[in-house]
Amino acid sequence: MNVESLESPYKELVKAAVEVKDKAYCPYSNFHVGAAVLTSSNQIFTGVNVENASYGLCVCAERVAITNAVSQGHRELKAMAVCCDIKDSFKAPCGACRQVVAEFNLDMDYYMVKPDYTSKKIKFAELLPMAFTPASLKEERV
Ligand SMILES: O=c1ccn([C@H]2C[C@H](O)[C@@H](CO)O2)c(=O)[nH]1
Ligand SMILES: [Zn+2]
Repeated sequence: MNVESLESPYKELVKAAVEVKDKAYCPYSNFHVGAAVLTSSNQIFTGVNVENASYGLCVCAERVAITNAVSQGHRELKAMAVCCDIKDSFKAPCGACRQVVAEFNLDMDYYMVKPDYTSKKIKFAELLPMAFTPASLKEERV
């Protein structure tokens, strides 16, 4: 999908993901990722991947964007757009980020975005079948 064919605020969401990507702190991988999350109040919060010399501490852009939104009081997240450096294919998030998205909204619209601003939208639940969510903890136990 071409970015100009998208309606607001999804157009702005996709653009935000592409543009914030340049702020990634990724001296070890040189793999830039930008994420933008859309709240139910149509506000956009962004994030980038932030790496560390202690490699295991690297944090993905998706989790930084969600953490930004939540820490500003926004827990209802309805869509997300993520862009990385890969030129010719749409990339889906890592397993850790899938679980963090599922904590807030398994039904969200997820836009995978290429650096040329083209995007592909999927329903997030497709990426995490049989998810373990907050509802799981409310089910009857032995
Ligand atoms: O979906 C992804 C996959 C990877 N990364 C980051 C983590 C690390 O900094 C770099 C290479 O894995 O890209 C993300 O931010 N999001
Ligand atoms: Zn991740």
